[in-house]
Amino acid sequence: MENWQQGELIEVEITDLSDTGDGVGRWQDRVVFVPDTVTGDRVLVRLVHVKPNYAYGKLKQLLQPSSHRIRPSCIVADKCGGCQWQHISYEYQLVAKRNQVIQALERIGGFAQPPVDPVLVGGESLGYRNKATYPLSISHTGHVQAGYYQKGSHQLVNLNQCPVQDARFNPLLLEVKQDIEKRGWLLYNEQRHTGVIRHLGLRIGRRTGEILLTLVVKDWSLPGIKDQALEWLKRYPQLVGVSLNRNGDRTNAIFGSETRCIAGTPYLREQFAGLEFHVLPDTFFQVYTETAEALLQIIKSELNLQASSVLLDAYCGIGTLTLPLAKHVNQAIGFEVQPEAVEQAILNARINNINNVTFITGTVEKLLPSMDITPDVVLLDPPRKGCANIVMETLLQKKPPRIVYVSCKATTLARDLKLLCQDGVYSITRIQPADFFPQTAHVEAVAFIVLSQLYEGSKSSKKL
Ligand SMILES: C[S@@+](CC[C@H](N)C(=O)[O-])C[C@H]1O[C@@H](n2cnc3c(N)ncnc32)[C@H](O)[C@@H]1O
Repeated sequence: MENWQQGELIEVEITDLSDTGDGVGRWQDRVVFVPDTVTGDRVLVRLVHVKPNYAYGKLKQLLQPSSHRIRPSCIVADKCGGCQWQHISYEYQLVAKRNQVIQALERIGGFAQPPVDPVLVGGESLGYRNKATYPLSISHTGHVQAGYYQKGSHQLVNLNQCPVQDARFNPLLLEVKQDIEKRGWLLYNEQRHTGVIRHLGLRIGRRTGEILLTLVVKDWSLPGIKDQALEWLKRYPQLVGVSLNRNGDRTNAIFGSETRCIAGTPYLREQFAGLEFHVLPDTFFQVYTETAEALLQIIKSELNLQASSVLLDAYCGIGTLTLPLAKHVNQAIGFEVQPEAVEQAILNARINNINNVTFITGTVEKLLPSMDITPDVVLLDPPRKGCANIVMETLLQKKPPRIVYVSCKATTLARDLKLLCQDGVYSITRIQPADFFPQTAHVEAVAFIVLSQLYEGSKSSKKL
């Protein structure tokens, strides 16, 4: 077809949203993905990346806007790669996120009519993020910039405030850039692997207001950092600690493995689910505190835990879910690969006088098969890639009566649920999507899974 080539202009009606957030349309039986559009838009598109059956296009003109379109709250929404959905009404974002989960379960998991609830929202759709990590660069006028990369590039969009971040970061974001400039500290250049400062990290306890400031550096050579850190602590009463994290590798990963507290405390305090948590600059903590808490409430009421139960929280982080749930069971066990997170989880248990929890450092892949008991409830909260095969196989062999799978990627959740539900060993009772990342295409979902009654008798014995 003559128009199906790079650079051509075509007219498309957007009929869906992809799981990466692009609008999806059809042109003569071929699929076209168009960023910055939404279901219901009619658009003129320039084809930029063309394959025989599908293409990526760039929005050239909005011919007929969808009723789901809104004016973005962010003035750089059209450039910044941080959010994909600022132009979509929040109401429709939630509809699209639920559809994303349903479609993944149907297409990848093979589940017909999966029981997916409306998306859970814990609070506002703006100003919700408790953590920001901004890359830094020098502008063409020689000023230090911090922000997010432009869509599809490594060009920075400079920000002095970001509408999805907690607004208490704003004064620091502007002034810390100026201080870095005044000190003459060198910024990291990723092409040449030269310079020092790679990222500016800010983290806040939403309930306590305590803020941590972290500079991710290639090496420790920041002359005057101690004086500057003390000055920042004096200037910002909410700032409780300034740290350096060293990442000397050529990598896209933000944090390296070594963190040094320069002034103040190495952690911030946060109230979560009625407990006090100490949170470090680089350990995992859900970025939307209120939604995480609302989801925990649902997990708690759905599980209706028994005082005699044993709970395994695989992928437990600093114990954010383990510790509130531990109060309702006989024994809780947490597996976590990051030693700093385990240290912090143990400390968090101590701070809250929770004595029935054991945190173990290691991978779930190694620790789960060597467990000599079968927990009554297994909580899985893996990274986006989901659980390794060995984890699924071990669960199918041990047959814990209940599994709760907290997922940050619907496609890997669907893949893993398919394995657990094959041959009817497990079945899904409920899927609760939750919005931890408003204004973006990301969606979390929790699946509640029970062992089929047919297999209850054949459950692997306590001693394996
Ligand atoms: C999505 S986070 C969940 C943390 C915790 N459940 C929470 O809500 O705060 C996943 C955690 O799993 C850990 N992790 C990643 N791969 C792992 C593995 N193979 N074995 C054990 N832990 C792992 C990460 O370090 C991270 O803390």
